Amino acid sequence: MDIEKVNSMDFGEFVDVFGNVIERCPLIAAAVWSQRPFSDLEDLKKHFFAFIDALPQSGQEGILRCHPDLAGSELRRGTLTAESQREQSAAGLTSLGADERLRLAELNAQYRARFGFPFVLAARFSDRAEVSRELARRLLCPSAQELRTALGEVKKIGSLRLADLLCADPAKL
Ligand SMILES: NC(=O)N[C@H]1NC(=O)NC1=O
Repeated sequence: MDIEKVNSMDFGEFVDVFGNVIERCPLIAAAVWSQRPFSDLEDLKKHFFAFIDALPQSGQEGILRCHPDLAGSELRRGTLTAESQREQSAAGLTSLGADERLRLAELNAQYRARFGFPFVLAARFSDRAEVSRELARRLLCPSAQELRTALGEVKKIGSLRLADLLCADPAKL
């Protein structure tokens, strides 16, 4: 899909196509549509990220809370979004043994109890061993730093999803 096609979309089509660039936050795509026309993919991405950056902390934490746990109950129940399913699958999280799944569930619960939002990581840049390692490491980080790190991961996930939609090379994003 090229940028002319993106710029020609009406509101409904745009939200249908870009509504899950930020996991389960179609409101962001709805707001970004008003900023068209976009000059290119980079410009489109900037508008998504500017919306996130302009939110108060409660809104930024709300975005994080829209993310399903990695290797969590939604994956087991098959209720993940198509994008999240693909990303968790790419990191090998769909084929964990019972022990690994339990350890991740425990770490996810500790993380959520400490920070008040779920652990977020761009799974496509990771494998299952790294997910556990990162989770254990980030559990010990100060809250303000962790919020920044987690939002950086949301942006990485969004960049990859946008690149998929526009068939771009993610390395150039
Ligand atoms: N919790 C979390 O990081 N979930 C996200 N990560 C990712 O790559 N896809 C997701 O849904």
